[in-house]
Amino acid sequence: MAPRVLVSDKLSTTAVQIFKDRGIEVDYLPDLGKDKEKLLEVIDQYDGLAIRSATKVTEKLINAATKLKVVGRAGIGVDNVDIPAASRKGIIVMNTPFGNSITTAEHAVAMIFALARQIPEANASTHAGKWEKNRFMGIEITGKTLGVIGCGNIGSIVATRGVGLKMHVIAFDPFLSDSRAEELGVEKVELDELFARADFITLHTPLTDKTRNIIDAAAIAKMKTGVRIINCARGGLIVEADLVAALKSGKVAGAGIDVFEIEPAENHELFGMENVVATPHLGASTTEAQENVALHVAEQMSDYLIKGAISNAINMPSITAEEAPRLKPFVKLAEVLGAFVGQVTEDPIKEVEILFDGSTATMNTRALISATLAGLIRPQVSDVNMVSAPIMVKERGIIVAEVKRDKSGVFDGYIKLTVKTEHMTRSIAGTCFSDGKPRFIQIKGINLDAEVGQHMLYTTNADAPGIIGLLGTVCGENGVNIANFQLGRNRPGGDAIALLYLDAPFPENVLEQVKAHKSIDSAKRLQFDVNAM
Ligand SMILES: NC(=O)C1=CN([C@@H]2O[C@H](COP(=O)(O)OP(=O)(O)OC[C@H]3O[C@@H](n4cnc5c(N)ncnc54)[C@H](O)[C@@H]3O)[C@@H](O)[C@H]2O)C=CC1
Ligand SMILES: O=C(O)C(=O)COP(=O)(O)O
Repeated sequence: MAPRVLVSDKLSTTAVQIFKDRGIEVDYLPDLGKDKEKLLEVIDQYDGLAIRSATKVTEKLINAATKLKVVGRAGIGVDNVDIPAASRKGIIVMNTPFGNSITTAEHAVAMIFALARQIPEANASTHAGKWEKNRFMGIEITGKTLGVIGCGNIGSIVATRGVGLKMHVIAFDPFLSDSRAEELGVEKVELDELFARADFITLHTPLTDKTRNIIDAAAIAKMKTGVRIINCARGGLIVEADLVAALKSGKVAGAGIDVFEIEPAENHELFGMENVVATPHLGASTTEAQENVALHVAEQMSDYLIKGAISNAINMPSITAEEAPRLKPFVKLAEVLGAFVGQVTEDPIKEVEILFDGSTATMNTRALISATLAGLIRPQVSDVNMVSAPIMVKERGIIVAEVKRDKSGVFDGYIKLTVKTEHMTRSIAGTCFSDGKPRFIQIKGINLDAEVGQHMLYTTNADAPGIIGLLGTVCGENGVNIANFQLGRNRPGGDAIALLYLDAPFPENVLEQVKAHKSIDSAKRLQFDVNAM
């Protein structure tokens, strides 16, 4: 059945056309995002949800979205999506990180001019038939200091535009490298220094717990009297009441505000203040940007729903359409290794190490780690996938380490999973042959070459005569055909293992009989999801 996508915010119809061209059923209901109750009623019908900032993807909505696989944000900020809730449900959240950045940067620059020359006020006054030439005295931008908080995609475009306007640009961003600052022509400073020196301050960080209220009364107190503040990033970065007070006192000479703590903003305290230029979250609203984000989001969502390719996901490593087919068998291998250990380990897992040897070390190991973790914890939490597994593992306090190394053995590459619990360490290694099927090549340090089947029996035992006879007889007596029988041992007469690939589940009621045998240490029925292999 064709995947079904809901577009619940206003998006260019380019997106609708792309979905249709890709064979995806699409409902374009641009006002639905604002109607929480109605959205909640219909969301269970959709595999994909394409949104802008009006639709709030809350935990409640996510829990009602039983089929949902992907949320696509046609834009940048994803603070309207409950990402942890989406991740827990295995839903990918993707955005379009570049489509509207120039446009938004231009809006911030427009705010600089609007504030410097009071263009909106002067415009209203002139339209009203007043000729208030003496009322509007502006300031020159050339030579002023522009303070950019958050120098990522948008901030850095604003910074270079500022340089072009002959401003002195200073920037605060904990992730801005010296070389990048130099390349942009900006001076990297600490936040307090930026507050103290800037004539214009423009915000370009995402809204996070760290950035919320980054401009409050205390921050404003550190600024120059007569500073102008621009926020085209997110409401919530500025404590609005503190800004209002500072505008009233004259400490802040002007504010250009595109985004508000609560949107849509109505009857706001900032409204009507003559030194405030306000726009209704228009930062991304140009024809060009809206075409870009619509095209990007529809292509990304279609690629995921149809080909399993992942790009610009917030909660999942990217997998390109080209690498998806090559990666797929190794994703399965990683899941199967995880599933083996997950099924045989009863103690709580404390640490996980995933070793990528040879060719596997050059692959998308983040995706492979996610797959391993999904397999590992699926015996405990059935509803888990590559998106939700890392977050669930983290919530359980399990430490995950990745090791990569050059080819070290006969295989082109393999993956080895080692898991530690309070009492023991367990490891398994596997690879994929040219048939694309996963193989176990080492368990407990013992080499073997075992195909993976849906139903398996795994025993650890003493290397003593009679094991093949015992397991063969029990299977035969219970009508279970053995497709493949693998044995391995560390040394003659030492520790041994047996791994049986069966055509039907090993009967539970005879498991005790197997365990009772004097040479058997443990016996475990295993199941693997081979349908996807
Ligand atoms: N008004 C509008 O319509 C639009 C608003 N936006 C907003 O702009 C924000 C920024 O977008 P991009 O530049 O594309 O994101 P980005 O991720 O490229 O850049 C954000 C920068 O903020 C920095 N940052 C993070 N925490 C910081 C902190 N505590 N102090 C200083 N810097 C910090 C990061 O290091 C990063 O360089 C988005 O998150 C979104 O909320 C984006 C598009 C349109
Ligand atoms: O891309 C962003 O982060 C924006 O804020 C743009 O919001 P919008 O899509 O115009 O509702």
